[in-house]
Parts: sequence; C-alpha cells; structure tokens
Amino acid sequence: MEKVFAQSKKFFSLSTEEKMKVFRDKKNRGYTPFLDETLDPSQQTKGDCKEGFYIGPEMKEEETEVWSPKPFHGPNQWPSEDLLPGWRETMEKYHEQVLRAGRKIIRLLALALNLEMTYFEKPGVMDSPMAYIRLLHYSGEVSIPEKGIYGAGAHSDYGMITLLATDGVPGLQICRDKDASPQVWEDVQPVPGAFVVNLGDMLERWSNGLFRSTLHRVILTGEERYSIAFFLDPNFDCLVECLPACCSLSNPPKYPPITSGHYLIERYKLSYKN
Ligand SMILES: O=C(O)CCC(=O)C(=O)O
Ligand SMILES: [Fe+2]
Repeated sequence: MEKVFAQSKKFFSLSTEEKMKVFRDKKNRGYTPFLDETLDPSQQTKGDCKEGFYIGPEMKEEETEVWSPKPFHGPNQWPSEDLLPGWRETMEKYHEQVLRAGRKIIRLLALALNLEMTYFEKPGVMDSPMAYIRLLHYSGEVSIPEKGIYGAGAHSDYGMITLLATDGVPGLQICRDKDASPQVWEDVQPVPGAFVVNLGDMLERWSNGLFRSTLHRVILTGEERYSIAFFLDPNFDCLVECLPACCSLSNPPKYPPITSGHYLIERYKLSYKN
C-alpha cells in the first residue's frame, strides 16, 4: 500500500503538461484534472478540489473484438516508464490484489442476503466486473461548505462496493441517515492499514434498500490529502434488479431494473463536464 501511495504522489507531482498527456479518454481511463468533476452539483459552486487517475481492467488482446465497442472497456493509459519506472507494474499488482479482497467482501454480502456465496460471481453478474482504481490527490485548500467549496461534494458511490484507502489526513465524512433534515455529518477516523468500505447505489437497488449506500464527502482542512479508491461494480451488461429475496407483495421493488453499464453512464454524465 505504501508503494502504491508513493507512486501515486510521484504521478501527481509531474507537470500539468505531462499529466495532460494521459488525460481521461473516452473509455474513462487516465488523468482527471482539478475541478473536472462535480459530485454534488446541487450544492457546489465549483468542481471538486481534487485531481485523479483512473485505472481499469486491462483489455486482453483476444477480447478486443468483443469489448472495444463498449464504454468503460479498453486498454489503460500509462505514464511513460522513463518518467515513472515501475509505476505500471505497481498499479497492475495493486489492481489484482484489491480485486481479490473485493471479491471476498462480495461473497460475504451474498451470504448476508441469504444467497449462495458465489451468487454475484456467476457468469453475467460480476464475473467480469467493472473494477476501477482511482488515485486521488486533494489540494491544500480549505473547504467552505457554506460557499459550496468541497474537496469532494456529497455523494454515494454508484456501484456495488468501494474499498477506500486513505493517507491518514482527515477529511472524509459520512452521513448515516441520508434522508434526515438537516443532515448530520461525522468524521471518519483514518485507521492505519484498513480500508473504508462504502456500499454503493447498485447494491442498494439490488437489495431494494436493505443495504443502503453510504452518503459521504470530503472536507479539506488546508492539508494536501491522497486517497485511493477501488470501485467494484457489476459487469457492464448485468441487469441490476430487485433480488427475489428482497421484495414481496407488501414490499414491492423500489427501483426499476437497469443495466450496470447504463446506470454508470448516466451517473458519470451528471458529474463530469464532458
Ligand atoms: O478521498 C476520499 O476519501 C473519498 C473519495 C470518494 O468518495 C470517491 O472517489 O468516490
Ligand atoms: Fe465516493
């Protein structure tokens, strides 16, 4: 984990010109500059005070034909090996390891929903997940919520689960009851060596609200901050619809079925300028 953070810092300390060479492409891989994303347009007066870098599953040669027309599926972008030796190798290794950890948590979620342990690993469900690392770097400015300035605006993650590693600098807050008014925000204390696991909106939809996605935001205190999110989401074509065990005549499905890919596209459209 230390190595991943060290490499992440090295990337973000490159010149803007270098970083823009790997600007986020149409498959959503690569660099996202400061203010590029606005996670809570209803409250924010400017974009999130963070820059980021997306890394997803690498497209294998033999899959090119099948995957390449699909949004989110494609090869990664990498900074040059001369500039950042070992960077790609570190990130690929981390992707493999964090995906393994994520799969274990998903098994536990299946058991908690009284499903067979491997329910979500079945073909067409999450056997070929959209699994993205996102390196993040927050600026050293101070967030002013009254003025709509946030490190990351309030949001819940879009997919199944997120495994979030932070560098120990505070800033992450959660709201336990997203329907409360006014909302109550609590600091999440960094725990060395541990991930914060956020439940996402697709899990909420699948479980008909039994599992609630976690509303969270980042409030900056003037100290630079680094974090690394890993978003683990169902296959692009997986239809996310209320699980039979989570609904009944008296508790009908609260959300219409939607494919994972289309849901993600809609959510990204709302938070990115292009
Ligand atoms: O940096 C953090 O602690 C939170 C990041 C986050 O919420 C996200 O990228 O979705
Ligand atoms: Fe998030």
